[in-house]
Amino acid sequence: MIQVTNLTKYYSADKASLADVSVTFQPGEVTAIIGPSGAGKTTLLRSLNQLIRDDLGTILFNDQDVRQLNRRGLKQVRRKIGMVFQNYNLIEPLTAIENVLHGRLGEKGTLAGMLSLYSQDEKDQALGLLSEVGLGDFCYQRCHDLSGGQKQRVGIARALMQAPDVLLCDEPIASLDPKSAMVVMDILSRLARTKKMTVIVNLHQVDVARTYADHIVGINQGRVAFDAPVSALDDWAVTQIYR
Ligand SMILES: Nc1ncnc2c1ncn2[C@@H]1O[C@H](COP(=O)(O)OP(=O)(O)OP(=O)(O)O)[C@@H](O)[C@H]1O
Repeated sequence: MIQVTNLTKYYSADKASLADVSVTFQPGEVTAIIGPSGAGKTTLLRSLNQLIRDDLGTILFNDQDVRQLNRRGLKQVRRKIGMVFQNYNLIEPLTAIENVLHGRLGEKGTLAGMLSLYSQDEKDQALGLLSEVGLGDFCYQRCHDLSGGQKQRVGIARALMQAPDVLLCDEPIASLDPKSAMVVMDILSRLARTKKMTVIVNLHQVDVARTYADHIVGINQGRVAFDAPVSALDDWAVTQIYR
């Protein structure tokens, strides 16, 4: 669970990009963060693992306020919070399995990391994760030869390699065709249900949020405009979020 209280972020003194945001993200659920462009969705998502810092408020994760952690504490917390990016952030000339193994880099010593030394167990785990996201036949394919949807699934497998409790997904389907987007959202929803992960997804498509999310957080001009189970997201609520 991640419990955010009064999170406020100023990029410039005259405008809060997040203003007093209080919201709780539960394990076993997909939470979709929706709202107009510039509302503060990415700022909220990236504050959770402190990729965006200098904010105010508290972000409780495993009974610790991640905002108060020193470098070492933050590194440990980030191992438990995986990220999935809109543009995949893969090393395209490398194979799918090499990219997935990179998810382990944070746990390695500098030398083992530099030499990309991985144990047989780690390789088996990476192969298992690629099968889990439906890419069992593509493990040794270079990523620049994969489709967008396949690349995003490699990105998810890489995030899973660090055995996270939380997955932060920053517009994971924005670059995908509708069919690939559904495959990716199905995987994210399955991970929340079967692994009891806390899955948080920034989305632009309300219909996708309605189909796949359990919980919706609507942000408008840095403020929470909606925070409820998906069943409460009626047309009026959508109008309020996007007004
Ligand atoms: N590095 C930055 N420096 C200054 N202002 C920023 C910075 N990043 C974001 N902002 C501003 O903060 C506000 C929230 O931006 P953010 O990217 O979080 O919105 P968003 O809802 O994710 O938008 P989008 O849906 O377009 O990605 C916007 O007004 C944006 O211009």
